[in-house]
Amino acid sequence: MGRTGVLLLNLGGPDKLEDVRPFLYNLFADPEIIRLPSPLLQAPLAWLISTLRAGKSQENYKKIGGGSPLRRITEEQAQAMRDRLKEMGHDVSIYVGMRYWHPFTEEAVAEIKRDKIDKVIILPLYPQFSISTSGSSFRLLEQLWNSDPDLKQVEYTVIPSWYDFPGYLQTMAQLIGKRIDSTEDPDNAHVFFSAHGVPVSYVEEAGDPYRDEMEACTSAIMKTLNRPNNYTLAYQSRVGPVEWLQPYTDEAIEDLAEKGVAELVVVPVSFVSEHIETLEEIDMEYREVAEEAGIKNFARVPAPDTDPTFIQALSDLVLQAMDSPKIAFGDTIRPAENTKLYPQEKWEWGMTNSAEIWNGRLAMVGLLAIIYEMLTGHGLLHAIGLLG
Ligand SMILES: C=CC1=C(C)c2cc3[nH]c(cc4nc(cc5[nH]c(cc1n2)c(C)c5CCC(=O)O)C(CCC(=O)O)=C4C)c(C)c3C=C
Ligand SMILES: [Fe+2]
Repeated sequence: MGRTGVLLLNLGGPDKLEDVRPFLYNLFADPEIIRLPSPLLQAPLAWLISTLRAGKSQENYKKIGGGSPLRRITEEQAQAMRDRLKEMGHDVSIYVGMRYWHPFTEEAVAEIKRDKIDKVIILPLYPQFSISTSGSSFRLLEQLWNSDPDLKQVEYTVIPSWYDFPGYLQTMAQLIGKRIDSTEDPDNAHVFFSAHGVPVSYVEEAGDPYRDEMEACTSAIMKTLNRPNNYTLAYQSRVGPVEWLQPYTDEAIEDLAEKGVAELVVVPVSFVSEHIETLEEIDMEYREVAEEAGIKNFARVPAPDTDPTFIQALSDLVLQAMDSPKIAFGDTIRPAENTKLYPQEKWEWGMTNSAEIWNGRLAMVGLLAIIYEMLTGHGLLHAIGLLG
């Protein structure tokens, strides 16, 4: 019998403060994260945004201990699944592939080849599908599979999303139930789901099912919880000037406080591990918003991490996929817009990277051109309709 492997996908996070800028560069260089009319603009813009954002982002990582815990927790989840699957009679190898930092997806795929795995179950650690998360990783994997004759021999199947999987709903209901029981007035505590947002255009123009899956997911969690509590779904972590999914978390907290809600049970719903957006954004920034708005109790529900019910759910998902018809990368949702994924040069500290120098120069030339045109009202960008 051939060897089976499981590839867990996640976003990745900087392990230490020096990693923050190259991590941000890799993230913003992804056309599934920032959608631009031309691939030529992507690298200079990624350089510019990562350079401008790195300082503030580093401050936030400093507050949670100087780096992201995402790699450690994802590796613990992989180990726990390996053990659980073994107890259930399945000896499978588990690999972790991150999109924007170590261990990169490319490194995980190289290990899969080295270990001569015959079949891979690809499981994104995002319960809900978004073009910007699971979709981006699937596109990268598709590119790797299509360009490597050895990989073409490796069978695979994809689990596109699992927001309605009973074991996951059970996990979330248990974690929320425990937190509700710790409040002063359990029946009147308001369950507040805070999901990572995406730009509205992803959902309304590119066909991203993220909002639909998120709404169905929170409603199914509340059904599984089977308690009388009211609930709200809001979106956090907005980046840049475009409109993102609403309501925004900070505004929704203030609205509830105005309506007299005293206790919030806050659920980070798009994440299955603790990371900067739970530990800093929710626990520090939104807690402060809530306190200033008059909320008496801000009770945060922990992310599932290695909760045994959750590890059982992930293991069951893998077993179910092993016995189900293949789902190929091309069967998953594609953006309506015709964006192409082109090779991205990963940037790391200590690397002699001529791309960095060139992207910096291009970004500077671009900025100067924009400033010149805004001052004079003339130039190339006006001529091609990008300004004016
Ligand atoms: C479901 C989860 C996520 C979605 C959807 C998502 C979309 C998305 N994110 C950005 C920009 C940033 N994301 C950052 C970090 C980050 N994001 C997620 C999850 C989702 N992102 C995770 C798990 C992490 C890693 C956190 C860690 O612990 O390191 C960051 C960096 C942090 C910061 O500087 O704020 C940025 C930037 C966009 C633009 C986007 C959709 C288009
Ligand atoms: Fe993000």
